Amino acid sequence: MSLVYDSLARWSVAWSPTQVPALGLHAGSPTMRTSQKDFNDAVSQVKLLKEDPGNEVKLKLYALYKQATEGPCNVPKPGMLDFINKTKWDAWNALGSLSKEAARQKYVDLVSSLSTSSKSPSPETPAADRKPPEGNSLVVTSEDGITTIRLNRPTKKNALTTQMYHDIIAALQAASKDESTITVLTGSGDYYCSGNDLTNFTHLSAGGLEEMARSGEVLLRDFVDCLIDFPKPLVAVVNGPAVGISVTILGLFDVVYATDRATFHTPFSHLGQSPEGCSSYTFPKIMGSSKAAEMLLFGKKLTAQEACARGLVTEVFPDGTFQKEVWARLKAYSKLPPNALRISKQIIRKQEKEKLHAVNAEESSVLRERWLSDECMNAIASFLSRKAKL
Ligand SMILES: CCCC/C=C/CC(=O)SCCNC(=O)CCNC(=O)[C@H](O)C(C)(C)COP(=O)(O)OP(=O)(O)OC[C@H]1O[C@@H](n2cnc3c(N)ncnc32)[C@H](O)[C@@H]1OP(=O)(O)O
Repeated sequence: MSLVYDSLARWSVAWSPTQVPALGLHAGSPTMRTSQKDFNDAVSQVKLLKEDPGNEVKLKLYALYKQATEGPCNVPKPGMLDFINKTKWDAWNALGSLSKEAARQKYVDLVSSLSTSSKSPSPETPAADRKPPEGNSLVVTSEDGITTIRLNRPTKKNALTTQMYHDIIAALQAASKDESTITVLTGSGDYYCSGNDLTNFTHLSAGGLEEMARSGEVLLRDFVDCLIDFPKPLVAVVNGPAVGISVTILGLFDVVYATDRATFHTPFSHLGQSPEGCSSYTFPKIMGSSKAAEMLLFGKKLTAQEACARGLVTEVFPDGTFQKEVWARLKAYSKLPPNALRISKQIIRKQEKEKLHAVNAEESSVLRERWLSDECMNAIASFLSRKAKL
């Protein structure tokens, strides 16, 4: 669970009615009394919500609560790197001179809308309409000669947490030694992967930002090294849009199958970051330097067909038949002699393995610097405060 999530969740816990300070209302007016009672009831109701309302709503609740109880924002703005408190401050400050009464009313209305929408689905609700539970973020299965590593955070568009990078490394190491012939990376839900989880940047240890950047560099290098060295055919089954590192590493896969709903997007400049996953080397090689620059410098988003025309994707399938066609194909390929596949892959990869490792080390080191830059910090703060989407 991310720091932002934890922190926002804690705010709602902190809103226990017993801990809420006096509201400073004039108890004489019946309208005010009703309004204060409604407000207090709403504060209690927040704790009883069955579903997490998400960070955006929690931020609104936080801001309205502060405005209703303390009036317009009256505390100094936290520093740029204090992501969480700055995000909270921004939300409160954005309410300007809204009166305490109006804030209280908006708070009550918001909680009331949440209570209605978070009622349990009726038994008639089709299973397909319900979001899958957020359980294990990575699911690894092995069947029919295929080991499948599935990114499984559909409500976060399969964004990669620090733990997931570690888990993928472990899964790839296990797959390289298991009985399977082919290894597949895919995603659950409507996205393939939205890239690095941007809340990873908020998990600061005692070593602060420098330590976060240093450990990020090591993790990135280990993760990509593992893909460079993977000894069996590695296939990406791109089941939806792909962003950031999930796109760049495709240059290290042997085969990439995509649904026609997929898009491919590397918004590094928008994020004040720089290319990774060996893409500074593989992309120009795959699609030519000017097409690669359009993606890696300017963040041009490609459709699946465009990515296929540029050689990043092997084949595009209609979304309706994507899973059926791709898995049938992979099952057939998994019957091929595993040693022949291994040896052939080894010969192909051998030619440039050393180069790839050198590129990976350099990209990781450059990114470490980028993560400490104002450009990057501002972009992440902007995403976390929901001002920017890519
Ligand atoms: C150690 C190795 C480091 C390697 C470095 C790699 C660099 C990269 O990968 S750069 C790319 C980073 N990714 C992004 O910048 C994508 C950011 N996300 C978005 O722009 C949008 O979320 C989206 C376009 C992917 C999807 O937009 P959509 O409107 O359909 O859905 P949302 O409501 O935005 O998303 C649902 C939910 O998921 C959370 N989320 C999505 N992507 C990320 C992410 N990359 N990091 C953290 N959280 C993400 C989003 O905040 C929503 O959460 P809430 O429901 O709690 O609000």
